Amino acid sequence: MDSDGSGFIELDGIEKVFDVRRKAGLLRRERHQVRAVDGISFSVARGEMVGYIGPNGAGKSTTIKMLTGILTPSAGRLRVAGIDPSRERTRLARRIGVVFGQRTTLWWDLPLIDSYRLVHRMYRIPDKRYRENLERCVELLELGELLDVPVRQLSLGQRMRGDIAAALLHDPEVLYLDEPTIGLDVISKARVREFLRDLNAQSRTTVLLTTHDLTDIEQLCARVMVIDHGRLVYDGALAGLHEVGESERTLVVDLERELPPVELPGARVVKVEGPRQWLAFPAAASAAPLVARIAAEYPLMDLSVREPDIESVIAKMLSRRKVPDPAVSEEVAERSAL
Ligand SMILES: Nc1ncnc2c1ncn2[C@@H]1O[C@H](COP(=O)(O)OP(=O)(O)OP(=O)(O)O)[C@@H](O)[C@H]1O
Repeated sequence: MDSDGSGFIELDGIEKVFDVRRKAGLLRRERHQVRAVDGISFSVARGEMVGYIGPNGAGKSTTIKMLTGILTPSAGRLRVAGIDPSRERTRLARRIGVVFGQRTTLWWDLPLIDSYRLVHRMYRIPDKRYRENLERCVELLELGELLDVPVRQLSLGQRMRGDIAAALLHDPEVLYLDEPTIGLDVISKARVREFLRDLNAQSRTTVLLTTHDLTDIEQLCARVMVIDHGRLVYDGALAGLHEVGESERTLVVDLERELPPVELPGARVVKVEGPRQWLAFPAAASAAPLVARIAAEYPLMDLSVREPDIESVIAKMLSRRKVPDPAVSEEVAERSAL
């Protein structure tokens, strides 16, 4: 809860309807409405780090655009840090930061440092604060050698780190991240996640994260909200999402030689190829006991754990929700009522 007792980000019955014109013949166009967000209510406390996920076209970007004030809701009440975003967009801009993985907010032809100087002036950041924040970002995001490089010459991972720094120079209290690890290699992803984790822990920055990468959620967000067809269909822990969807992780086991399918309680062999076997087990369960038993009972060479992808977890959850799950509905209702 925020100092006034409400959430830091508050949505109450938010809707967004787009009027679109569609071709209906050679010259005729029909008016048609798209209900992109259909009555969403949730509350995020200051300092929370929340995953906001859903299938393509679910309404995630539309929600984020309303939270930043770019779009005005068609109905409902929305507050970020006590501010109505669409009415006071400029005032809110000083308190939020936005990073889009697919686009850059940096000036393409300028050296990285020049973008930061422009941000310094645009946001009228006091000089001392700007210098301190820049120094901290340069150190933690390892940008030192990149400051004089034109943005167009940066790799995707370097540019992403550059973008994150640009979004943080004015000390935002809320950070919206849209696919911050998309297209990055394993090391760059790990670096970005570590930075975000530290930022959230140390500065209590509230983070809303949209991603298609389940590992982002797993490593960063204690809470995840799932949106589908403009409605909030799940709000809770990632483990709960796995349970609702009965999703599975896969243990890929390399044995010393070809053997009959491994027999272990809590796991089932789904594929065998020579000495390699694939064992599925509930995603909400720990892999540790399985790993220990395989290592003790089988001639083991190597193993790895594969996470299910976010789309399949959501798809499974949605297919199981055709008959509404009272536990989920209750949880969503409880969260919304907070
Ligand atoms: N400006 C607009 N005019 C008309 N329809 C729109 C507009 N913006 C979004 N939509 C529609 O609203 C729905 C939700 O779109 P939105 O971009 O919010 O989804 P998303 O969850 O962010 O999807 P993705 O994961 O693909 O980015 C879609 O049907 C989309 O076509």
